[in-house]
Amino acid sequence: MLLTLFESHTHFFLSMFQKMILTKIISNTLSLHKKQLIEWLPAVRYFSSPTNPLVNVDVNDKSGIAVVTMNRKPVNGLSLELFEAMSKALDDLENNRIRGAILTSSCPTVFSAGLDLNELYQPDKKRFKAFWTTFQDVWLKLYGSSFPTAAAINGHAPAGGCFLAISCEYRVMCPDYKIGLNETRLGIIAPIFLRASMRNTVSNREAEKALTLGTLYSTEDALKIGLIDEIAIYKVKAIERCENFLAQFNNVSSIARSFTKRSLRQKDLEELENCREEDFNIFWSNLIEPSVQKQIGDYMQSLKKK
Ligand SMILES: CC/C=C\C/C=C\C/C=C/C/C=C/C(=O)SCCNC(=O)CCNC(=O)[C@H](O)C(C)(C)COP(=O)(O)OP(=O)(O)OC[C@H]1O[C@@H](n2cnc3c(N)ncnc32)[C@H](O)[C@@H]1OP(=O)(O)O
Repeated sequence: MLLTLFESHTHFFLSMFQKMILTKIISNTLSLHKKQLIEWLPAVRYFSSPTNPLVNVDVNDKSGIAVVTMNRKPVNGLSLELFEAMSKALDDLENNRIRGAILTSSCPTVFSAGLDLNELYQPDKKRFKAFWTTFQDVWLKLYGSSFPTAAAINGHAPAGGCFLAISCEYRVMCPDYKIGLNETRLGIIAPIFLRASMRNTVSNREAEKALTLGTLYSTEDALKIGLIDEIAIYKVKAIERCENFLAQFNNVSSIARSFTKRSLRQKDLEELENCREEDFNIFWSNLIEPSVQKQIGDYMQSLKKK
């Protein structure tokens, strides 16, 4: 109660300087460790949007909500550079204590086409290692973020695209698109962290069916199995619905919310933290199998021939 009052009344007015002073006074008074106290303090609007052409971050000064837009034409293929830009953007959001983030895309009909197949086909080991490690980083930062997250899925979201959406806490999708984890259809085994996000979203039984069959769901079917939470007619509405979801947390203590989220996701995060190198090795050895390479190469050709 005290925390909620404190947050709502000071939310718009604190400057960074005031926040430092306040931190000092309250930590002295309550004998709290500074790190504990920082968690208490409300978000402060001193955020300047990082300029990276691949990821645009737009923070609404009034609501404190950031819209994070992936911008890699034509289909937001997740390349090393896009992952690096996302990883940096997530760090900036975390450091600036925003109130929530909405992930979306600037491509008119595609949220993200998943991993850039060029990263998977005839890969160079050094680059692939950097790519895979940054992919892991992005998941750890997005799935484990201290701020609440939502995805405004304004287009197709196969494979890695679906993975990004299910790493968020809420999903609103526009009609007539496809979403799902179709990795097995490409001969690819879903990595450990992707399985965790899926199990956290739909029932274990649906996750098993969806992952083993590699099903791509229509927007309507995705809603039926709980893969998405709402349907919105177009992107602006999807963002609005995500904002409404995030606004619900205005009346909840941010420390209670973020600790609860963390404790629910901790096991999944630790599972990857404890086996990052092994996770890479498993994928690398599978990826360079000639049969897997052939399947990926043929798939790339089929996409180009369309
Ligand atoms: C055994 C273990 C081995 C390895 C482990 C590796 C990974 C495991 C774990 C990770 C999980 C994630 C995996 C992935 O994400 S793999 C990628 C899977 N993605 C897809 O299957 C989607 C493919 N794309 C499509 O279905 C359509 O493009 C889409 C519906 C998204 C959009 O259709 P639209 O008609 O609007 O556009 P297109 O004309 O199809 O495409 C335009 C352009 O973009 C190229 N393209 C499309 N997708 C990709 C992609 N993922 N990567 C790179 N390039 C892509 C497409 O070829 C066209 O190019 P061009 O003809 O040159 O214009």
